[in-house]
Amino acid sequence: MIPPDVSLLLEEKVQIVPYNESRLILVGPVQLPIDIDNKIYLFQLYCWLKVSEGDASSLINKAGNMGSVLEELAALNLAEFQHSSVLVYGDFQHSEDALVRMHSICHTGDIFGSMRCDCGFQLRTSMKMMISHGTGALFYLANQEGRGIGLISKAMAYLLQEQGIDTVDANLLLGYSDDSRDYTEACNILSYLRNKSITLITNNPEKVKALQESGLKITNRTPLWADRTLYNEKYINTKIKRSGHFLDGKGAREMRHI
Ligand SMILES: Nc1nc2c(ncn2[C@@H]2O[C@H](COP(=O)(O)OP(=O)(O)OP(=O)(O)O)[C@@H](O)[C@H]2O)c(=O)[nH]1
Repeated sequence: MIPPDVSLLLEEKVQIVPYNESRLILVGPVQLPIDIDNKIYLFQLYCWLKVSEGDASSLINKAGNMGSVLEELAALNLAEFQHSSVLVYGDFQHSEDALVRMHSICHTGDIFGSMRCDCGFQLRTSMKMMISHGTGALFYLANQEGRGIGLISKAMAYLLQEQGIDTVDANLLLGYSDDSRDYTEACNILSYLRNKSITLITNNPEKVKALQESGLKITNRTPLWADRTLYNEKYINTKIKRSGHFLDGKGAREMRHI
């Protein structure tokens, strides 16, 4: 039994957001002091979890009673679920213009700092851009490893790439599509945090399209290219030549009207 004062303490910071037949349990804001270039900046973390009828039917049907929600969550093996998050900086809800990055998880680049891709650079740089801009939100999408194919499959795709096959063909040869990411969950959370339009940080036209189809209001886009290195050159060239990434602003960060 969860003590009532614990339920009370969490009541305002645990939201249940309707999402089709499921629910998104949204927890936050949690204060995170983050060291960026030897200076500490305060970000606010929200994380969420999709819970379906099969996982916790009473949670779905009896939303509202925090004590029973917490008990049901404790009974689930939550570490086995995919948890995504969003890191918010500044007055994200009210500011006229806010930067948003929808960042797909990259175990190799974000965590281990692999230079085979530009993901780690984009993750860190987008946080700095939000600080300079005054506000923004960095979504970290946990079910989008390898553009939606998962880590094991991305590792196999990497093995094919070591034999000279490019990123797109490696996915296709393994029986996957090149990009199977879905942004609707993240867009739901975004509209919960802010309903004004945003400036999206991306070089990827398909991402802009997919997000607009998911209901996101995007006014501007700002590019974010890493420098080419010996290790990422082929990956970046493939993005431009085969995936149609915008070439504009390479190296620069000016905004583009959508
Ligand atoms: N399948 C596959 N996925 C990769 C590879 N390298 C990085 N990724 C994944 O690609 C995703 C990042 O997507 P990208 O297509 O590089 O970039 P994008 O997010 O679509 O475009 P930007 O918004 O401009 O960064 C992350 O989920 C990475 O795990 C690779 O070689 N093969």
